[in-house]
Amino acid sequence: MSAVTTSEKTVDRPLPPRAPYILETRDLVRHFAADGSLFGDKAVVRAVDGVTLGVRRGETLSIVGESGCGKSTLARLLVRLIKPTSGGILYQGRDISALSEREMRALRRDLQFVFQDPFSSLNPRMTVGAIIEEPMRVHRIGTRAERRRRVRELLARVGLRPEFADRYPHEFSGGQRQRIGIARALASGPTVLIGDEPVSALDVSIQAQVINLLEDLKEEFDLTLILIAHDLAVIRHMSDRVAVMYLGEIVELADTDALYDRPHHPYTQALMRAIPVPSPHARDMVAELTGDVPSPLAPPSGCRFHTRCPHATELCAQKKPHLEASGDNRFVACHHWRSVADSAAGLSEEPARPANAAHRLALYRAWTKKQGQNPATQSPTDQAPTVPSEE
Ligand SMILES: Nc1ncnc2c1ncn2[C@@H]1O[C@H](COP(=O)(O)OP(=O)(O)OP(=O)(O)O)[C@@H](O)[C@H]1O
Repeated sequence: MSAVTTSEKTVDRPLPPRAPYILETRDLVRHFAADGSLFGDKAVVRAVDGVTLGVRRGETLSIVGESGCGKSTLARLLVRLIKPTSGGILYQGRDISALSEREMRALRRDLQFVFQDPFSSLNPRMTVGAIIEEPMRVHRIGTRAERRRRVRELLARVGLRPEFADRYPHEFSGGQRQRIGIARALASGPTVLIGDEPVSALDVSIQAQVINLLEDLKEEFDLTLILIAHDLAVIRHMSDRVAVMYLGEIVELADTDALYDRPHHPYTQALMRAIPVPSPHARDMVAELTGDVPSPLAPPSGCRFHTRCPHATELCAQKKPHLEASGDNRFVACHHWRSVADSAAGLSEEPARPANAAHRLALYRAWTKKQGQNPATQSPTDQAPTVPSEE
């Protein structure tokens, strides 16, 4: 067990044993033709640019980074919603990177996706029951009666009334729609669930409810969970490991507690400092991450972060650092990680920053439990989408 200490309480989180990888990527690359490329211009967006990563069976791995760093593209590659430009994707040891759509169809049952936007990810013309049943129908799971029974079970399991199956998505609030999306993702009995910013479109109090739900479902359905997030605060308490992405590359990959306690990459440190803290000293904690992310059309030479890095030297502009093992089950891509890691000591000594983020979530968890809120007891019309905080 690992103990995550917040200023309020200690949350015990069992660490999974070092399970084998269920999903792996090998030097994975996905480039897109740049918008407005003219006359056969070869301009390419290097959305994912050489990612090698292993996801352990049963773990929760979060992928974080600023907008545009390639998180969603990597997520889509992992479940082969899109094809890589080059590199490998291995599911249970089998290379799925070049499989045709037809060959992928059977695997889609195992690899499911929860989208960021519950408002647009559900077909408005289908009933909730039909939406959740669809994956079972596509994969020919069960008889019609069995599928309908399963729809009602799944609705109850995600905290909604079984009779909601006959309603339409527009009748539900954002949090409820995300629960419907999760029920649909579970319908085919997946092994891996990828959530692409599954809570970022939701009101902050509802975020905690959906996060709690995902955590519970992960245990119950024996899932491997991959979460995409731009907010380090949201994913701390539920991730076993965190991968930090910058401009199409992974710059640090570590066990969650180690990453938050002593980030080794200057970019991870900057993201930590950018976690907003509701405190009178908040002005001291203004994000130190200055400048925009450079364009993935023309990433900087050498280390891609060197143009924004307070530790950058001449070497960083010239030579690309590769992801190297730094000891504590961690990988980091920085020429100067040893001295940078030492400079992180100040971060962990200031509990107000990362600890408060976890503390906030702990409070939300306590709050949702105290309210005894069970959306299954509320009708959809009680929950107008415009007042999601009442969910
Ligand atoms: N279909 C596409 N065609 C062209 N460029 C694309 C396409 N999809 C993504 N990109 C570009 O690839 C880069 C990475 O995008 P991606 O959506 O993966 O980043 P992200 O980290 O998930 O960002 P966000 O948090 O904003 O969703 C961006 O520059 C984006 O504009």
